[in-house]
Amino acid sequence: MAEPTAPAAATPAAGGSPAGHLTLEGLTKTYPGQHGAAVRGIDLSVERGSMLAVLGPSGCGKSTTLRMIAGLVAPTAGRVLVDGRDITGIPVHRRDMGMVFQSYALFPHLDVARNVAFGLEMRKVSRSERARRVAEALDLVRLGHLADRRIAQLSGGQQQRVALARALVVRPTLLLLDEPLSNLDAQLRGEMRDEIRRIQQETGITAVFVTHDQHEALSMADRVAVLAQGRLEQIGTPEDVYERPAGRFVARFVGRANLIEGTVAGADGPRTVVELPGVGRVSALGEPRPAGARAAVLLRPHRIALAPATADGPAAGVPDGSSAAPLRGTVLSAGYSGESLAYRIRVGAAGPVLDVERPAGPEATHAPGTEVLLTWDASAARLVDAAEDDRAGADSAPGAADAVPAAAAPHGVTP
Ligand SMILES: Nc1ncnc2c1ncn2[C@@H]1O[C@H](COP(=O)(O)OP(=O)(O)OP(=O)(O)O)[C@@H](O)[C@H]1O
Repeated sequence: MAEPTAPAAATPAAGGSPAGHLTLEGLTKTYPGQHGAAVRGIDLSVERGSMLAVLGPSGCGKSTTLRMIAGLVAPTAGRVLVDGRDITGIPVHRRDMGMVFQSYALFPHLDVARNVAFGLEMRKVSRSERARRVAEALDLVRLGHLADRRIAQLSGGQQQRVALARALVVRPTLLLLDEPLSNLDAQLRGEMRDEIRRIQQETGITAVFVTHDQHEALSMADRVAVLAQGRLEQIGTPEDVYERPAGRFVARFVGRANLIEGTVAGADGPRTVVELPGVGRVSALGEPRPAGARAAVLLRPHRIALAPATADGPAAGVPDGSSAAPLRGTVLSAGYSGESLAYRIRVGAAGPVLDVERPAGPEATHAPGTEVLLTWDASAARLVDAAEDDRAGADSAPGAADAVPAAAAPHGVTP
């Protein structure tokens, strides 16, 4: 399929905006009769030809944001700009945005080709041009051989491809996808994830897709915008939001996390030393905080290495490259999932319980009740806000493993 071209409705005024292809400024929506805003002052921009994932838990305002971009929902405040041009007041049918919904919204009584041709018929594109563009779009989604099939005779993944072809055939300025993979089974989801990414890159179209699945967001997008309760918590590359989360909510929503609460004890060069009850002193990377401030240390479960503990010392078997002195812990449980082993480990006698994930196979496994040594690389410990600053709330974050500190038994982790 040819490169999508910018149609008249969204042609840049003079060279476009350096800020991005799509820009949202203070975008806000309060639904009539609702208490509080569904979307609260979102500012972000999406580079031309890139893919943005809008990620967040159910009800955080993802679909509302997408619908405001599409023109299906009118913002209460704020603006939507395409190439620097304010399109907030432009009706949906003049925005030239291709949309793929969770439900696909296909016409079941029409065949594949007629479904894809629909937008072109509405735009009064000539019959020969229609046929050419439909064939092109079906080739792009690798469905050329099924042009005559009826929708009801297609699998979920094939229907998804038809919906994509239908959105792309009109050569939209932007492609908007609302939970496009949620109706597919796990294997198809993986395949379609790769397909959508391939198609987006091949066409060079600017795309925004909404998902509550962090794997989808991290694996498909160039940048990820994490929303919580209508607010933009963080926007950055997948690596930014995973490795350098802006706060507790992002840390817990984007992947699994141990968050250990403590008090800042001082600085150690660029690192901050935090006193963690039941653990000891741990140094972590992140925005410095003053001594005495409450803070939490984030440790991803797969960044913690394990070794068997010897009777009288931590020396044996500790992996190289770890910065902190090892912590002693006791395995509470070990769950096998084929690819990995998920451990719950209590630090010390009464310290926090940490989630640890190790690849299954190459390493010795540690049975419940055994003593282990825990270490991590210097870059693995990140400083984030303490719990009281958690605006977004903890309950909605899946994979959250709050490491509840216990009162006693400090362990000698030196900064
Ligand atoms: N048409 C509407 N009228 C009133 N309230 C609405 C409407 N649509 C959404 N809301 C509310 O706005 C908030 C955000 O909804 P939205 O659908 O944008 O969230 P979401 O993140 O897409 O959720 P999900 O992942 O469950 O689809 C929710 O509290 C929802 O109940």
